[in-house]
Amino acid sequence: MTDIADQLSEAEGLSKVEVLIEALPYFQRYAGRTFVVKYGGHAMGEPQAARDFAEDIVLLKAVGINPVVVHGGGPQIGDMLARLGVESTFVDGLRVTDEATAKIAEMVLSGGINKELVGWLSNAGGKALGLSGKDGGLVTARKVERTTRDPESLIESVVDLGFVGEPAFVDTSVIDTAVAAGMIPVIAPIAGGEDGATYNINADTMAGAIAAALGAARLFLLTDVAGVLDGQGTLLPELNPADIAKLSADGVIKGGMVPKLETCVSAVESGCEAAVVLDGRVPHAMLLEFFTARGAGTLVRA
Ligand SMILES: Nc1ncnc2c1ncn2[C@@H]1O[C@H](COP(=O)(O)OP(=O)(O)O)[C@@H](O)[C@H]1O
Ligand SMILES: CC(=O)N[C@@H](CCC(=O)OP(=O)(O)O)C(=O)O
Repeated sequence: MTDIADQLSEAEGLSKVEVLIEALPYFQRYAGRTFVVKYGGHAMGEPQAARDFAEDIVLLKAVGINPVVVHGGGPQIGDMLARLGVESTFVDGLRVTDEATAKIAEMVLSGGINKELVGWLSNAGGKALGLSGKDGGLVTARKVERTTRDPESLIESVVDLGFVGEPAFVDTSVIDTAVAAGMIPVIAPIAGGEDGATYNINADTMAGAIAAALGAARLFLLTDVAGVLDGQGTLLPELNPADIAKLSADGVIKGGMVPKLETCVSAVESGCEAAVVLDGRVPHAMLLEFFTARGAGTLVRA
């Protein structure tokens, strides 16, 4: 807590008391509201980064906000697949997932990263509850359908991504129960389908669907860039869905940022008040963004 206050006051040139007073209206406005925070695999660097992240989440809880964590782990799944000699390919940022890959993804996400995050949150003084989409029927997945068009013949064909899913249905009752008991839900992006199979879900997509279902006040997507950058590399502080469509059409938004911003748009158009893309590698980025006038990252609003 002292470290965070020091950092905030240093960043703003304010005393610790001024920092707390500046944050007071935010505490009051958002007490009892939900923040969904997606912690990406690239943002989980050094142990100190995980400790800082856990402190931010526990601080939100301490001031009356209900944080819900959804985590990724793409790089960590990649490392495990490489160790086991299993090849992995991506289509539009989604990992083509056969049955063996789905088992490994579940093991790394639900068994490994999820429990590590629960541990960091407990060490920071929080009561965290590790879940995946399977627990309490939180998320029911359906298979993702993707098609591709041959640039010459213009013939469309179906691409089979295997067990890659998207949330078809979200039942938030297990989250509501955990939050009512004072806990912080920590959710791995794995879910069962109506066919009984295990599906691997992109973590941004999972977080967006949960933020929309909860009517969250904020969806934070922590990644490895300062936010959405324009063609010159300058941070764009605020965007709406029309701006995002234009930046995508102009090719300014590419790669992993495309599905991330699609998630932001669909979340803010279906119940979440605003989404923020910000740099999870910056210590306490979320607190700087939320509780100071300075802001950080890119805010997306409908
Ligand atoms: N206009 C843009 N602004 C910022 N990042 C962009 C932009 N276009 C593409 N990107 C890329 O998107 C990446 C973030 O997406 P991704 O790697 O999928 O993140 P994560 O693993 O955290 O989900 C950035 O590291 C950057 O390389
Ligand atoms: C279908 C699909 O691509 N699932 C992702 C799930 C993890 C994830 O999204 O992690 P990051 O947020 O760290 O990228 C994967 O297998 O990598």
